[in-house]
Amino acid sequence: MTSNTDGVAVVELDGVGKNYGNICALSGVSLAVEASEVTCILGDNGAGKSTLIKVISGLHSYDEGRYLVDGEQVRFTSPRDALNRGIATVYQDLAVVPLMSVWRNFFLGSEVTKGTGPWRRLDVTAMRETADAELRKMGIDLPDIDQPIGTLSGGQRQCVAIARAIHFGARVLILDEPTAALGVKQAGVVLKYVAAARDAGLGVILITHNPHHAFMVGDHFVVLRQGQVELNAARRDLTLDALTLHMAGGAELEELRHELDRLEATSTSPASAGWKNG
Ligand SMILES: Nc1ncnc2c1ncn2[C@@H]1O[C@H](COP(=O)(O)OP(=O)(O)OP(=O)(O)O)[C@@H](O)[C@H]1O
Repeated sequence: MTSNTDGVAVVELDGVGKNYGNICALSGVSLAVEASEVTCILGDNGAGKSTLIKVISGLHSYDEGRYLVDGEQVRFTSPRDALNRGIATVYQDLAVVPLMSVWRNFFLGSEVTKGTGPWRRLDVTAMRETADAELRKMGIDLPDIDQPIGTLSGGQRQCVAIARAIHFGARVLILDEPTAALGVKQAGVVLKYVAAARDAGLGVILITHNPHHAFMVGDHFVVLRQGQVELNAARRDLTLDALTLHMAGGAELEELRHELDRLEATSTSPASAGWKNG
């Protein structure tokens, strides 16, 4: 069961704040993540994106406001608590064992076994077949599921991690800058699987610096600035240009443009020309 049918957001933050000592990393953050939607979280360095995912994924607690899952307030004390509610995080630096096969990494920490007592052993056939089927279901076609995961491209590894999270029952998938270290083609492949996860009914939270990538798959956009929500808009109410402008600090850029216009006007005015000519 991946979708929430009663119209309640799978994840909702209501006025959430988080401080590190006397540093305010998040303040009054409200947003809703719906099933079958990609919610993009954008913002410059230090805007609070990492802190936000740490709160949602159960790594950090929050100091103010409310965090609700399926309409019910939660206080996670570890990522395991979040995972138990179906909230999975795929980090940019994926925790994989490079020399182990793709299927072995797929089941890492959740191995399938057969037999009991002293006869209990890994069910290699079941794991290989399941990993293969799950990857194919997502449209991920790897040449060889036995190859070491370290030989896959960064983009392919991200895709395996997405398929893995879905297989283990994720309803909300948090992707931390999944395209940041990738070239154009690989980033495109990862975005395709982000859309596939959304189409499978998950609520996807995509953290990114890149408004172009966000706009390719996003249904909803939240721009953070200095720990606060600067923009919270649905796709239908936004253009890529407007999103890019918000990311670049639209209001500040506009102020700077006026300032430059004023300077130019004074330096080319007759009075200033006279002054310059002495
Ligand atoms: N462990 C910490 N202790 C103290 N301050 C922190 C800690 N982690 C983050 N901060 C501060 O909180 C604010 C938000 O940081 P955060 O890492 O969440 O931003 P970000 O948007 O993820 O930035 P980046 O894109 O650079 O990763 C920043 O001012 C940062 O210096």
